[in-house]
Amino acid sequence: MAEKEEEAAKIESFLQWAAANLGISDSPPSTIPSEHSTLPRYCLGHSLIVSNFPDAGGRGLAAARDLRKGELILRVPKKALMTSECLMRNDQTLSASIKRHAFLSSTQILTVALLNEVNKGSNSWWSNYLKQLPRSYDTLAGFGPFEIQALQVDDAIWAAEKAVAKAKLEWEEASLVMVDLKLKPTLLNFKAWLWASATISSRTMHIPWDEAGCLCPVGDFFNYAAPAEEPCDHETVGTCTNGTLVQTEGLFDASAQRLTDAGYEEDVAAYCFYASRNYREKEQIFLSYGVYTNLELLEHYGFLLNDNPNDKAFIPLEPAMRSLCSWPKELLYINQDGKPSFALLSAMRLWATPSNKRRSVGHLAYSGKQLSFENEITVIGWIAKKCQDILRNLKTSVEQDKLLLNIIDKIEDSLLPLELEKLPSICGSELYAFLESHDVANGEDFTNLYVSQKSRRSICRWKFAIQWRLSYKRKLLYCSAE
Ligand SMILES: C[S@@+](CC[C@H](N)C(=O)[O-])C[C@H]1O[C@@H](n2cnc3c(N)ncnc32)[C@H](O)[C@@H]1O
Repeated sequence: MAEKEEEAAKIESFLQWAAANLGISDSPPSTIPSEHSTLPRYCLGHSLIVSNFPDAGGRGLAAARDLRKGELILRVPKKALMTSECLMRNDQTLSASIKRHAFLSSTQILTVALLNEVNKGSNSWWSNYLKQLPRSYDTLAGFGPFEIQALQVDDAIWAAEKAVAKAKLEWEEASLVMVDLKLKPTLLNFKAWLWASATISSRTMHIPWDEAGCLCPVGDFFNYAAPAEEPCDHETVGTCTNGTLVQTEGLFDASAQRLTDAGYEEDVAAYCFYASRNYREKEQIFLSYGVYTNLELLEHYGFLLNDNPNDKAFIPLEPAMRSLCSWPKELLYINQDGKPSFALLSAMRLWATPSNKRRSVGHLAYSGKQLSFENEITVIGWIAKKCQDILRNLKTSVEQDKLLLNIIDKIEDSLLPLELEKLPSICGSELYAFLESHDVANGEDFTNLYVSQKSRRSICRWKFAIQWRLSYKRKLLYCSAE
């Protein structure tokens, strides 16, 4: 069977199983069939259909008809949620083993429980669900040394190295339990651990009773669209820091509405999904997992958005400048549109004030006020120069990154373009370093490439790294050109 048909058949059998065995439904509750009536063939079709969106997340959910904002579009009953609790309840060996190793975090427990379920193969009650999960992910923890260096910016390289080290440590800690459970050797290795932890990081939804969240069949088909503004109150809306898809406790007021498109509802004992706006038939329906920068999206979900309104380019300040203000460094950045953040402007205004006057104008600077015309000119000039200096010190320019991305697109099609000689040497060396470190075989004339499956994954990650650094540089460029 061709790959596409095989995929479609897998989804079809999964949706039938989800309706019949899990009670998942996209129809109004009044149409839920009683135990004795004929069950619906599929859990979808009334409000949603599974569709492919190559430029916006791949497999996703589309509107089966015109939908109104606020409409309930999917209900996933509690019994359909895959949680550590339910996996342990149904597997005494797992439960006993986890109890013997009480040091594991809730996320490690869910990761072990997921691998333990995969280990059962077709004997797992969840096998229909497991079979349709992605085979691999591009989260930062799976980046190799080449892809990490391709991020170019120190902060991003550090975040990626930290993600890899954290995943390794968590795997080592959990290994004892997995050996205890007698998992197959292929499920004991780091690659399998990366797969399971990326599944959890990119697909779990928040539930009030387990920090690790839950896997929510069908609900985890929604792709992401960024919310446009900062949430009014981080704590109230419960944006997660670990990649768990955002869930809000019930529905909040209008200002928080954009984050209320999904949540576990105790009164109906189900995860409920609502249309966050009006949708036309066949349009992709998105879910807001929360407010994320591109680096955070890459870390937790393994993708990024070319036009992410919540992206930020952090600006490192010299210690002497930092010591003048109390803003944490997370607030010192350039926005997506090239504008400096409130805290960065405020810190710079104070720094550009003669030291004997700082005390008297401190309250104005902290409240976001301009201090004087001259002060503002100095501040804007300093920030623009800082951006130019950062750009100059990075290995490649915006133009070179765009060129490399074009070349990579051709490599993905197994064609190494002839204009290779015209490449600036810095791009050429990055390209050759990639070809050398991967099994990308080429003919004499460099035109026909053999790109293995493993290299394709690595190309994807390399491309994400270049896209990330390009979006970082664009912000600095906009800022320095303002
Ligand atoms: C919760 S799943 C969504 C469904 C997923 N596309 C699937 O095939 O199962 C989250 C994953 O979908 C992909 N994704 C979601 N939104 C995306 C977007 N706007 N652009 C690119 N990839 C996206 C990422 O791989 C992410 O880790």
